[in-house]
Amino acid sequence: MTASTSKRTVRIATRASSLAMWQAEHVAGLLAAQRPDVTVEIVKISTRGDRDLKEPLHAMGGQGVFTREVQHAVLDGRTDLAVHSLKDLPTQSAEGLCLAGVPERGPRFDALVLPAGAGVGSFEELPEGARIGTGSLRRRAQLLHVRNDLEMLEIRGNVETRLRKLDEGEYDALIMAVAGLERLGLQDRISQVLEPPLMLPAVGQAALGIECRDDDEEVIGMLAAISDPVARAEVVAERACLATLRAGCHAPVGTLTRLDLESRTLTIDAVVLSADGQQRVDASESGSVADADVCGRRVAEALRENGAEALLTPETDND
Ligand SMILES: NCc1[nH]cc(CCC(=O)O)c1CC(=O)O
Repeated sequence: MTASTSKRTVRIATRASSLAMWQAEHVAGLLAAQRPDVTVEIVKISTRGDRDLKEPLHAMGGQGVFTREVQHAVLDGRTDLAVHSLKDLPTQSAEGLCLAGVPERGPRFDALVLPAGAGVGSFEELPEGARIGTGSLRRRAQLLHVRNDLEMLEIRGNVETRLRKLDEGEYDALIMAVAGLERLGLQDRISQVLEPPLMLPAVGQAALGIECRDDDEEVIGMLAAISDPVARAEVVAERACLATLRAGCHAPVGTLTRLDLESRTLTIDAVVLSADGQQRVDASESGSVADADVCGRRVAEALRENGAEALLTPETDND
């Protein structure tokens, strides 16, 4: 027999930023290792969030500004799957697509980043009134909760652009995801990792979400094979919490999920704040890993019972 069968090609849709490209190439590598019989190609897609760099993200209708056009490239058949930062992916799934892949998750906390040459410094040492660059309502509210002297300033652009603006003196510090910095080889820019209870990560932070057409059994199988059950259970719980809280409303929300593999118990801590950080409501729930979604919904209900209702104003946000 001659090996004349042509290799199947799987096309990956992604944004073109260097972080998105790292993530798409990472997934391409996972797929290639799993399926040596498949050729993987990456197709770059421009999104509204990449093109419009003036508007604050939370004013842009919030949800889906980095994901919608990438999803369309799967729906119209130009590509077979889309790789997203899961925290940018709306909890309401797009018609015709399914979230079939969640690979192993990266480090999920946020970091304090200081201007180049500022030396080592910590959040506690920031001077009175320090200018912090972050458009994320979640990061702003959690910092303001403990330091209401800080000046929160909008910042847009990809990771490299943000660091340049910081180094040019526009800000005294940035808050950025550890995972994004590490993926770009910029871990030496991390001055301090901000951990709970000061800073709870975004829902899905440091996880990748891979979508494909919901009737594409072959690709669904490939994505199942590169998924991590721990990461999947965590993000199912976190996204169930967010979806239950929101139903059209948006407020700063943070979550932290841990999984005890021995007892197969999942614990989710969640926090909701007012935009100015003055009010903060938290809750925690545990349950079986098999019922991750139930656990997520329960923690959302517990937040409401603890008084989060009043904070869930109809605004939009991003992370
Ligand atoms: N909001 C943009 C975004 N989307 C995903 C990441 C980094 C990777 C992740 O947190 O999943 C970032 C950069 C950042 O928040 O600093």
